Amino acid sequence: MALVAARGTLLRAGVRLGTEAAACGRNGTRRSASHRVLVEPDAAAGIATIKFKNPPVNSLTLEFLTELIICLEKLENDKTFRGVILTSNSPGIFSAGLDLREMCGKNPAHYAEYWRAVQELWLKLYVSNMILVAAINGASPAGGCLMSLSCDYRVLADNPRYKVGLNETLLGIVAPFWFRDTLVNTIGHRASERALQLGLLFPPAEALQVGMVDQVVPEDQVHSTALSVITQWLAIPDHARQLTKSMMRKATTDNLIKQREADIQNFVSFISRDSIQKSLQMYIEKLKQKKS
Ligand SMILES: CCCCC/C=C\CCCC/C=C/C(=O)SCCNC(=O)CCNC(=O)[C@H](O)C(C)(C)COP(=O)(O)OP(=O)(O)OC[C@H]1O[C@@H](n2cnc3c(N)ncnc32)[C@H](O)[C@@H]1OP(=O)(O)O
Repeated sequence: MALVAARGTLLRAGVRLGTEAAACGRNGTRRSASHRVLVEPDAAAGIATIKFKNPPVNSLTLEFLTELIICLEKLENDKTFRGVILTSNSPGIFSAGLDLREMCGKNPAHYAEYWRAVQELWLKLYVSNMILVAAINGASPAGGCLMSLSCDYRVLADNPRYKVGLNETLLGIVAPFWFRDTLVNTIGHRASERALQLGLLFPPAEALQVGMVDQVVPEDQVHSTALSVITQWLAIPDHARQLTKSMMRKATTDNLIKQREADIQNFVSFISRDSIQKSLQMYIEKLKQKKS
């Protein structure tokens, strides 16, 4: 059902499914027919590396989200792959989170389609049967941080510019309950309460201290560290690890699934408010001015 909806979006966006499918091939060579998601499969190791390639900042546009969802679904259904590393093809930015332009100046139907895709990506990541490791090689605010929080393990490059956190309040918007739950499940209630209200973006040492990431390593060791972590996790029998993961996480995803439509309606009415649109426009303007 979700895949059908995602494919509908891709077709409307003019992406050919035949070539998209090839992007997740498993013969060990890089396939880049998908525009925004590069997949480097290592079938022998049972590991694939997904590299985000949505310039300039890997923001989660509807097209990028859709390609990611389809890619994850294909890997999930291909028993060759038991582990996936998520990283950026552009070191410096892991992901700038939700695309601000998708949430600004559009109509309610667009907001609803966009939010469904955001939900779908989170659901795919959070309860994936595969071992997911985030190799965070750049800044990762808000939705970017949510993607890494949804993985099983996070390795962050040691660079003070690479901050991670859910900074929604700084934009005048509110992280929804399932962003909150994902954070609480990772760093606990009190730390989440503070981080969410203040919209904190943590530099590496603080991110490690609060538990937003599991390891901080020199920039050139992020991928190799992610690989060695995934190799350790691969040693655990899949069925036992998967059932355990499900036991830890399913209640959280069930909570969204049971109120998915209401959550979409909430988002649409919240984001459509004039005051919220103004806040977002001002934030976009601020990003522009920062440059000049
Ligand atoms: C009570 C009920 C609640 C229900 C739910 C309601 C509400 C919804 C909640 C929604 C949750 C939202 C989650 C999000 O993810 S919101 C997005 C948050 N993201 C950010 O705050 C990141 C903003 N960007 C930056 O901080 C920086 O760009 C950077 C990522 C650190 C990279 O810095 P730098 O390398 O210096 O690049 P620039 O700032 O110069 O940016 C280059 C161009 O990219 C554009 N940009 C940046 N971020 C985004 C984005 N998120 N979306 C779209 N576009 C983005 C930036 O404007 C520049 O564009 P330009 O070249 O045209 O000027």
